[in-house]
Amino acid sequence: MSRPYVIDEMISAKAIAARIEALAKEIEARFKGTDKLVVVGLLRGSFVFIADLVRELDLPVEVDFLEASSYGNSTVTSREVRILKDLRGEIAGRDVLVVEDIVDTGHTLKHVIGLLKSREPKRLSCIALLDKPTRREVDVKADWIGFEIPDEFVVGYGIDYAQRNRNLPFIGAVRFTDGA
Ligand SMILES: O=P(O)(O)OC[C@H]1O[C@H](OP(=O)(O)OP(=O)(O)O)[C@H](O)[C@@H]1O
Ligand SMILES: Nc1nc2[nH]cnc2c(=O)[nH]1
Repeated sequence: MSRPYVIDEMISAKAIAARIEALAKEIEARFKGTDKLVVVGLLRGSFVFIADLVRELDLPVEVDFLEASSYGNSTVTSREVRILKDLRGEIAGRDVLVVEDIVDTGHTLKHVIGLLKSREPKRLSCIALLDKPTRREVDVKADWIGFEIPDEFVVGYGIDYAQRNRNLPFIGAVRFTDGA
């Protein structure tokens, strides 16, 4: 069950597009000459970000997805990361870029990095569109961050609250109106 709320725009669609263009150039420089970059989107929240990011990358890419979940319909993490869907392809000996929508407590990214490293990729890097460093509970850092944001529960651009608002073109902060 979700609580009543309104959404305040925090990062515009235009600002997101400009940042992705710049990040793509840095990623191209890092992986220049790769025979294949496996871009792994963490479902469900990264589906919009990965779609925009790969279209900016002038590299040979393969796209794969991993579904991890720890929030369910809540705004509070269970800290227990469940893998609901594994990769289709092999990553051993490959260059891999993990694409995450948001790093909050860090439990999800840390768990996923541990899992994928155990498969012995050649290089493994991570990019997160959003980072809330003040919320971190475990030591994990993405190689590239789109935007650092304050401790607000955000939605839009793929990110949900109770499975709603993933289709908003911008990032917005959820402001609860029930005073709870
Ligand atoms: O750093 P953390 O505290 O672990 O939080 C980050 C994770 O939380 C959200 O996933 P969620 O479990 O809501 O699944 P979803 O991507 O399917 O919406 C988000 O997409 C990140 O994967
Ligand atoms: N929707 C949403 N999911 C999250 N998971 C971790 N932080 C957040 C957040 O701010 N918004």
